[in-house]
Amino acid sequence: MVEPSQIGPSAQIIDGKRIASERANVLRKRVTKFVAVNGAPPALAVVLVGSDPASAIYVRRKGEQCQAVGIESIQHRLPHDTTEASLLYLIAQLNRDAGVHGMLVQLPLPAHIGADKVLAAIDPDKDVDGFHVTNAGQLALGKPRLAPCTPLGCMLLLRELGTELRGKHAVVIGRSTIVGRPMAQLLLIADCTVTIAHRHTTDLAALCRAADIVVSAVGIPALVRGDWIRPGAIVIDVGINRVPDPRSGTGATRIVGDVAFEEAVGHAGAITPVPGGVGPMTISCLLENTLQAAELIEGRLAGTLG
Ligand SMILES: Nc1nc2c(c(=O)[nH]1)N[C@@H](CN(C=O)c1ccc(C(=O)N[C@@H](CCC(=O)O)C(=O)O)cc1)CN2
Repeated sequence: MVEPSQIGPSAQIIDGKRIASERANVLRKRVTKFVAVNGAPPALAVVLVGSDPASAIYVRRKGEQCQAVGIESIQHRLPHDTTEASLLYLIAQLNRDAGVHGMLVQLPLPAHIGADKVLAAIDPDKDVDGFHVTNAGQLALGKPRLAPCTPLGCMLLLRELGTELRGKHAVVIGRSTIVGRPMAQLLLIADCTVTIAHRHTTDLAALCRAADIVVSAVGIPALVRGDWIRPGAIVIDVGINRVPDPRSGTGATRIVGDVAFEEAVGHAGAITPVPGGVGPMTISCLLENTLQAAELIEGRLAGTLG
């Protein structure tokens, strides 16, 4: 168990890849039970518009990991010039399809499609990304139903540490609707004192130095320096930034987080690496949200029919 007051020369590295893999083993058993009761597996529909290379990789992984735990994966790959109207039509079809329990539209969308309109069209009961205003509202009320996967994953990593969260000061850097805001809401539900920092925050370094927990989700490589981290604090790095890899000599790139990891590891009590920290937890939580949505939908249907 890591307490933020603990001072160590090198932090505990929080292994999201291992934790996600352990959770997949548990989930596989829950899915088997679901199939035994309902006669068919939970089904997740993923919609990808365009050919953004990173999005294509994430969507492929979502399909593979669904299959690995026994969830049915339905994937719709649409061309970049898909109109907003035809995307909304597909969403309406998936909303009506009783064989689909969860759905998501991979972000970012091409610029000519309004993401807010698209997310609002998804049935909140099938909104396994937790981005619909109804689910965002539930979370803001402190009564989460389906919550966004990346912040949920961060909370699971914090819980894995066994640290008491109540009363801790958490600084969340970034106020996106996908990560920063829901992250702050989940930390608040866990009784943390939460500060949300953003591009207009003055003296971010001083704010971070006062934090027991720092969560960074802004997409700026090495924004958070080692000496911003209070000794023993927990650092959750949500950033996924592709930068040139000077070691490759071939112009190849590598992925780094928002935190200067080599510096911060000497100050933090525990820290997530990038890659292999928060990232794998995002898909893990998506699978769990899909099972949760399927259980709610099928449970309600059984109640109606029986
Ligand atoms: N509809 C959604 N769109 C996007 C979401 C989302 O939750 N819903 N989140 C991100 C992308 N994403 C999942 O969709 C995602 C990002 C990163 C990872 C991951 O495992 N990252 C690895 C490293 C990256 C790599 O190897 O390429 C890691 O951190 O170890 C999984 C899922 C934006 N869009």
